[in-house]
Amino acid sequence: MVYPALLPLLNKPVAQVDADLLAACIRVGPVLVLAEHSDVIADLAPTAEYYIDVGHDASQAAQYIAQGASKVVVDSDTHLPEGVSRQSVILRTTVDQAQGRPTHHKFGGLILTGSDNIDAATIEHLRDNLLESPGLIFSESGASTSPEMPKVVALSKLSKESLAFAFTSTLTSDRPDKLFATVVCAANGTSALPLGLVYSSVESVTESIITGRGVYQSRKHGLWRKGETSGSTQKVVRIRKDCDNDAVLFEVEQSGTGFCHLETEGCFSDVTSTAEKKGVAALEETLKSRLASAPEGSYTARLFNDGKLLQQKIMEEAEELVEAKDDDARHVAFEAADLLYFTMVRCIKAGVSWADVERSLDEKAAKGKKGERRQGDAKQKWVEKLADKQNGTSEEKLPGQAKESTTDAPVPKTFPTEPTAEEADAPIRMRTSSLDSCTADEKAALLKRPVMDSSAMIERVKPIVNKVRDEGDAAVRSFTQQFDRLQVQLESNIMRAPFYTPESVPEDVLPKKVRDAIDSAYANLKAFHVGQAETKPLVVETMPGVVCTRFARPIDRVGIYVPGGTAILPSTALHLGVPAQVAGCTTIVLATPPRQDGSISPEVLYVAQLVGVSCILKAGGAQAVAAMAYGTEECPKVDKIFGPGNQWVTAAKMLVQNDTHALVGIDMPAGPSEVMVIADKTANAIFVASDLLSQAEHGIDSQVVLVAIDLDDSLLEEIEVEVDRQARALPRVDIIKQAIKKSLIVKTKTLDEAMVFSNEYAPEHLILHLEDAPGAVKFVNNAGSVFVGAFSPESCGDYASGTNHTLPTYGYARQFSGVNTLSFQKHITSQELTQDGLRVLGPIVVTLAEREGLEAHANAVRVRLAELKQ
Ligand SMILES: NC(=O)c1ccc[n+]([C@@H]2O[C@H](COP(=O)([O-])OP(=O)(O)OC[C@H]3O[C@@H](n4cnc5c(N)ncnc54)[C@H](O)[C@@H]3O)[C@@H](O)[C@H]2O)c1
Ligand SMILES: N[C@H](CO)Cc1c[nH]c[nH+]1
Ligand SMILES: [Zn+2]
Repeated sequence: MVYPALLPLLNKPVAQVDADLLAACIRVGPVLVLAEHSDVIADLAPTAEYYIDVGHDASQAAQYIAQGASKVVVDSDTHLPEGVSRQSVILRTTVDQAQGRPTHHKFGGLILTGSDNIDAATIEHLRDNLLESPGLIFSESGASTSPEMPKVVALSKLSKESLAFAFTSTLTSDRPDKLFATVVCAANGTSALPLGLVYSSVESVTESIITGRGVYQSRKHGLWRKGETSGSTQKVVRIRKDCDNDAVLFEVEQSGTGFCHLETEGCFSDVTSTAEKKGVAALEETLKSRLASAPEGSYTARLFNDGKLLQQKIMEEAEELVEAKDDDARHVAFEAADLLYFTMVRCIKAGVSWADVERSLDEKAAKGKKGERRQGDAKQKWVEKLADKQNGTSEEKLPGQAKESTTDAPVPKTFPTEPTAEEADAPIRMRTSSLDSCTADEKAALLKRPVMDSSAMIERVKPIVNKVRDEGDAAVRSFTQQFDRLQVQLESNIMRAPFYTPESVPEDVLPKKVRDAIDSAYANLKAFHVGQAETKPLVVETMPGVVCTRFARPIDRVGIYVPGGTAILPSTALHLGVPAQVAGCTTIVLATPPRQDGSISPEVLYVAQLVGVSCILKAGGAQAVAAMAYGTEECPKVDKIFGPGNQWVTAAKMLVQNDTHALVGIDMPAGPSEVMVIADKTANAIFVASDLLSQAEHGIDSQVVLVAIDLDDSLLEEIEVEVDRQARALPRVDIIKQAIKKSLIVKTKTLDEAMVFSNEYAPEHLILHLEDAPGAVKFVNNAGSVFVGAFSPESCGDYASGTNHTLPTYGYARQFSGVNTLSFQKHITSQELTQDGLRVLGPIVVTLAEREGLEAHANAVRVRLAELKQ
């Protein structure tokens, strides 16, 4: 075992301490600080190792350990400190007392007092029986003459020279030149590798201890004071001996061009050059150079300059790491890397190196080993925050809630940055998985959507819905004010037709080109939805004289929700308004969040006019859904609510649907947009990428999936490069980055496999980029809408081809259809029996009613049959 040669004792008030001497002591090992002078601790370097001598009063011991003392010295007649492990206690005792102690209580060290002359066998005995390993036995001055035992020596009795002598006198060398191999490491460096290997002599080590500067022994040129000629000096943080005292380790803070004579950081720089560095070391190097001088447009530079953005990103990434699912290891790594990047930026900005972070980690680990770390429970604030989040009661605003008063879809300002690692130009990439190497659990994870727990969301919207139900228009108005950040007071929540006249909406606000496009889309949608309408009743004579009929009737009053949070979607007004109009609904309420000036976009007004909307409810979110479900003084109650929306809208629809007082139906729980593209090797990479991005731009919760059938690496790479290239050119790139982060590439071997996966996923939109796309349609069982072949982009369906774009998401395409004309109607059946019909069917009904014990049912037939017999 290697002992420090002595343990310097700081037993003087700080003012009387020779600061240089104390620094030298700390360079070579721990110092012992009397508790009454513990104020010195605050001035010690963070790297300093020290013990605190608490003597008879162990009450503060745990606190000293928590503050960073590595051990406490306690007198043997004192109660052992609570909350401190034995490993961290050094017992001050006489040899006799020590020998009388129970041997199952071991300590981290002993200080033997008294004047006993202690022999080697006694030391061995005490070490075996009373010390944890590794544990030290010190002698208080005079207690031992054993050269092996380090002595406690008052600092006032020490000089730097005597300290250096104590340290070097135990060094040995079996080399003819009596030098010691010396490993030099950077205390603040970027590489885990040493800076170099050199030699030391007793003289050079002595000088280093005394001066605190790196001094070594050159085998050719004698004493080598590092930096004397080059200027690249070293500050020595720590000097230690190896396990058998014949080699030395220097931890230094290197200045200037580096340690190596070739002016590189270290002598192993070929292996540690930035180009070769990976992971944290490479990141630290890059960030340091960005701090020094960043290229134009550097995202890191933006972070250095915008403290708020950096704070937001750290919190955002921490949350995303928390939310990453345990069963998705790659996602966890992905989020951890993001958090690490922003953490590093935070450190470098504050002048903290990764080595400082590691040092702090080590200190914590040392405490952890000794059982002195805090319990680790989270602060109450975070306990509550997480509980709120899980219960869905947090007050957080959803991203992108703010909306400008403009017809251009505004890019939300609340999630302005890139998804992944270090720079804004980090590739915008989806995660890739191979279906044939996936476990069942991994495959199940691929099928999941990045969505929030709906029951939590329902709890969250309840207070909004209930307030609107109870307080009506006033509540609607105040929620609109709050959530849509209106800059004006709304006089009324409702607008009535006419919504559009050439006078009310001038040409420069809604150009003819846009109106013509809306007109064309309207015509196509109308044609397709008229085609779906049932014009004739269904009539079937099931038995002679028994005629059954089914006929459709419009749902009288309908509400159509047109989202308006991150983008204003007049197309949705069209896609919901047309079938409502074709179905013949008499009251159509269109709800949409107003712009900040309280107005409704001219495109939506134009569509509302075209499809015959009765009134526009200027409200969005849960409050709009509640107003339509229950009705308010201004807003008519409706019988069914249609339309997509964010999680607030979807949850509110689910809630009101289950309230029998509302007596309202909903179309489906339509949520964040999604698309699956199935591509084979005939696919055009540019087309595929553009289709994926067209849905990724909808919202940060959107998910896009590419199923790649046996694509060679080069085509797959081409698609990925295209996604990245095209995304960067798009105005909503920040949203896309978030969505792409949650998106997937799934590799399959065959079309069969791809179709099975697609049917299990049940995408809202399915685009087939296949050699025989029409031939694959017969394999589609679950999907909202299918886009067949390279020239059928989903955008056509989203806007103007004629099919409806309000489609089931989340996998609900397994059981729901997209919105269609029949969604706005209900079916009524009827039957008409002739006398002959009843003669045949009547006895059958009587028999079945009797079997069910429902005599009144049987009677209703019997009385008629009796009449017919007369
Ligand atoms: N499946 C489809 O057919 C389809 C079609 C178009 C759009 N979409 C989806 O619809 C969604 C539209 O979402 P959006 O946000 O842009 O518009 P939105 O109109 O659905 O939601 C905006 C409203 O949400 C409410 N809200 C927002 N934050 C809130 C908070 N913190 N507390 C209470 N209420 C809050 C506000 O009332 C606001 O008016 C997107 O996810 C998009 O992908 C789906
Ligand atoms: N793709 C959306 C449905 O998921 C609809 C839409 C509206 N505007 C553009 N796209
Ligand atoms: Zn779309």
